[in-house]
Amino acid sequence: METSRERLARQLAEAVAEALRSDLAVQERALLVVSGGSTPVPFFRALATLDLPWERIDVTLADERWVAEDSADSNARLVREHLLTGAAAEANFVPLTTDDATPEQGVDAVAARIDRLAWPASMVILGMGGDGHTASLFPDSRELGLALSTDDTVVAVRTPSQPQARITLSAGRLHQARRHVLHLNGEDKRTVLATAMAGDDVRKLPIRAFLACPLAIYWAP
Ligand SMILES: O=C1O[C@H](COP(=O)(O)O)[C@@H](O)[C@H](O)[C@H]1O
Repeated sequence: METSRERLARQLAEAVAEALRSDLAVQERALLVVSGGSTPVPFFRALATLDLPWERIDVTLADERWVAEDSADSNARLVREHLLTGAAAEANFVPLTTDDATPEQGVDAVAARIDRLAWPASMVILGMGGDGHTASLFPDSRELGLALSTDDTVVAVRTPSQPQARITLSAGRLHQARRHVLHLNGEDKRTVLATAMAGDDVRKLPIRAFLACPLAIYWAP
């Protein structure tokens, strides 16, 4: 039997497919920005089964750990394994890492590659951590202020609470979408989201930077 999380993932996949079809009726290419972590896996699997002109769709990530693509921590690996399968393998996936040793060294090349995509994105799908971070906008990141305010496309991020350096699309770039979704599971995250909605300090709970997008919330217990 389908679980509530699987049902939510399927409903989100259908909404994403509808948005992509709608945009592709009036433009040649469409861009989908997805998040990593554990939450999106059933969504990726559901979306991959849907009938779409995948060869006209670009997919990139909201953020990435600065690790090799074969690392278990790689969001790109997650996308390749669970979304870019079957007909969906025809999509053009644009990763957020380079062969450079650090994200600071690779940031300009990644920005150039992301800037070439079909902005505004059809949809940005955000996740959220228990600390209220979204993408790699972490409350304890020393680059949080920059990532929230810059006109740059991507930002290299160092975060004491995280083992790896990261790269993230800036809040400004993530705002450039026709539709925004927050996909999350569990009571703990619902409580964090309720706290975020009740206040306004973005530095404490960075998800607050997107609450007024408007943001469609897909939540399951
Ligand atoms: O570090 C990350 O975490 C968040 C949430 O991940 P989850 O495992 O709790 O679903 C994710 O949105 C972000 O892209 C990822 O890099």
